Order: sequence, then C-alpha cells, then structure tokens
Amino acid sequence: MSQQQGLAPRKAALFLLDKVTTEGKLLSELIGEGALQHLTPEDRARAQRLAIATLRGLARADRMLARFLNKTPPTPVRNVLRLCTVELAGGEAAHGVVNAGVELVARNKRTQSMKGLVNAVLRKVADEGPDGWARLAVPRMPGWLRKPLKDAYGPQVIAAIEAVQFAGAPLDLTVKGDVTAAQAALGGEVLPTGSLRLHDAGQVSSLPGFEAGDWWVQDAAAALPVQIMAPKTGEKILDLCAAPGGKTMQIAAAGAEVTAVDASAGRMARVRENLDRTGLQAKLVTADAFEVTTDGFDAVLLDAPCSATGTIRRHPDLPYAKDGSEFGALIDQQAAMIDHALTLLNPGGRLLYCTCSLLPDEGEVQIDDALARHPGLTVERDALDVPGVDPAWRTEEGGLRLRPDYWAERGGMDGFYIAQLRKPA
Ligand SMILES: C[S@@+](CC[C@H](N)C(=O)[O-])C[C@H]1O[C@@H](n2cnc3c(N)ncnc32)[C@H](O)[C@@H]1O
Repeated sequence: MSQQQGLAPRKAALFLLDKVTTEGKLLSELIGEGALQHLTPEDRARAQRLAIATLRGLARADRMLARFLNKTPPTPVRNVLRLCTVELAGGEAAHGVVNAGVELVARNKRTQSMKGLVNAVLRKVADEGPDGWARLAVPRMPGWLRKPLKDAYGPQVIAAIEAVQFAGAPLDLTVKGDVTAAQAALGGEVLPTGSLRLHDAGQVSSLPGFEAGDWWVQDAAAALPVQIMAPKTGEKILDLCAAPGGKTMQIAAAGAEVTAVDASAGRMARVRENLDRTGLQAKLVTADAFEVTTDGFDAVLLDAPCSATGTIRRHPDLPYAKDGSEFGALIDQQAAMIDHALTLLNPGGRLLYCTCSLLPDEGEVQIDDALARHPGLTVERDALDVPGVDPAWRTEEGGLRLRPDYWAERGGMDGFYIAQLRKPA
C-alpha cells in the first residue's frame, strides 16, 4: 500500500474520532450521515475498524502516551497520537505508522508545528511495541459511567465487564430455521440460548445465507426478550420501538401478527430491508410510540430507548460520545412508555419490557416503580425459564439482569435488562 493510500482511511478514522471526542457524535450517526461515503469499500471498512480499535483502546493509549508527553496536546494532535499508538500496538510496521502520523499533523495548518513532537513520541511508542502495550492495564470506562456502575455492581464485576469490553464482541446470529443447518454452513458455536456465535466472521453480507435471509445479526442477549415473551401463531403483538427490527423478525418468525412502530423513518427503512431479505411479514408504522392509540394487543414488546450502556463491547464510542446528561430524560420517558404500552394491551395481556442498559434505573427500578404505580400488575417470573438462561441472572423484583461479563470465556454478551409484566384480566 502506498503512503497516500494508507492516509485516506486514517484521515477518515481521525475525522470520526474528532467528532466522537469533541462533538459527542456516535459512530453510527456519523456513518449514517455519510462520513465515509467518499472512500472505497475497502478503505471504508479500514477506517471504521481503525476508529473502533482506537476508541476501544483509548484509555490504554492515553496511559502509554502520558509517559512520553509533558502536557496533553490539542485534541486533533492527541487523536493522531492515539490512533497511531493503537496501530503500533496491533503490530503495524513502525515506519509506516510513524510517517503517517507525522504526515497527518503536517497537512493541517493548525497542527503542523507539532510534527516534530509527533515523530518523537511515536518513535518511543514504537520502541515499546505490542509487548509494552500488552503490559498496560485494561482500559477503564470514563469516570462518569464507571462510578454509577461500580456503585451498582462492585469493583470486581466492573473490572470483568471492562475486560470483556476491551476484547470486543463476536458476531451472534439469530437463525430463522434450523440452527444446526446454519452451523454446518457457517461454523461457529451454538450458544445455550440458541444463537449461533461466530468468531472472526468478516464481512457479514458475504456470509452464506445472508442473501437468502436465513438469519440476521442479533446479540445473544438481545435475542432473549422475545424468547421470554414466547409469541404464538396468530397472536396480535405490538413492537413499540422496533428498528432495526431484530425482535420484530423473531416475533414474525414465530407466526404472530406483528405491528412494528418506530419514530425514526431512517431506522424504519432498515426494518423494511431486513423483512424483505428474510421474507418475514410485519405491519410497519412510522410514528412516535405515544401517538399509537390502537389497542387490543395480546402482547406489547417495549425495547425502550435507553443509555445503551450494555452495548459498549460493540460500540466503544459510547463512553466518549456521551456524558450521562441525557439519561435522566430517557429514564422518565421509559416510565411514561410503560404506562402508555399498558393502555394498548388487552386485559390479561403481557408487556415485555427490556433495555440494553446496565443502569438499574433503566431496568430493575423501572419495574419496581411500574408495579407500585399500577395495582394489579404482576411480574411473570416463570416466563424467564427459557433454555440457557442461568437462574443466577434473575433479579429480586422478578426480571433478568444480563451482564457483558456473563459467558466471558465465550466472548461475553450485551448488557440487558428484561422483565415480563401481566396486565390484570
Ligand atoms: C433499542 S432501539 C430498538 C431496537 C429494536 N427493538 C431491535 O430489536 O432491533 C430503540 C428504538 O426506539 C426508537 N424510538 C425512540 N424514541 C421513540 C419514540 N418516542 N417512539 C417510537 N420509537 C422511538 C428509536 O428510533 C430506536 O430505533
């Protein structure tokens, strides 16, 4: 690869890093807005990989760099150093990475005066090599997030979660038909809960069965809410926050009549694509959940908008893009959504509430509060009795707490909270 070719994905990765660390943008938003569209597919994939790897190793890169810096440089220079440090840690040829780092700061008028510093620091980082990197501590989550999670789970659990987050996530698939046939085609491991887990899967759309719609990507933890809800053929089920549609497809595949609602038209387009690819049926409604007034559903799935703090294994940008300031509003909205969802259910119907959050305020506390607000509402402990679910994951109020460090030796799982409520008949 020529020097010039190597620079384009690095420049794009830096653009992403700068936006995440200074403007609080998520990678998915930036990529959705077309931030990588000018690149070739190969460079696009490389830029994305670089940005993700850098964010995953950010705290460790800062620790390494702190040894060689007297003071923190301006963010654009700091991000070049972080990116190159992570590349060097991954075993990339030192001269190529150091030259690229110097070139990246030299090209920008505001940073070009620091190219000598970048050159000197990156040479020292290169001397440390992957071994020096491996000796450093596992990166910690930023304090704003680590503190409440440490209060909830204790320091040992948080260290275990951070280790899994740093390791990254394998690819989990939910298979529409026979999982052993899919395993024969794709390899991997069938998890105790029935998802198929692939390590080093590569490009998803090139995998056998993608075009045919035999499966869809869905973390094993994210597949559990619908397994717990256990939709039946002919039931009328409302999926109130449906996009991109993983759970909608599970409900449809079970033979239920599903109405999928989401407020985002862009994300709803993904549901349409997913249904078309898998040949599954659902009625799609692009609307705010609070505007939905059609009632008479046997079950409602409320996969509520949340902090997404359970998905950091796959989305290492989140701790750097967010600061917790939006979470209070999300928690209030979740409670209001539970109350609204209950109005759409038939008497005796079930409400499956879940969030991909690690914060008890978005899980256990929501269920405690909902039970207190709605006399006669009950929580269904027996529903949690599905294959592969460890009884130790159950919580006091009757839900399921899934943590990223569960199944750590297999690659972990997303953090999730799941509970099924029953409306009085
Ligand atoms: C956790 S995601 C849902 C994931 C989805 N259930 C799945 O399994 O693929 C939450 C979704 O809620 C949607 N959302 C946020 N606020 C909403 C609202 N007020 N009404 C409806 N949907 C909303 C977001 O657009 C997002 O797609």
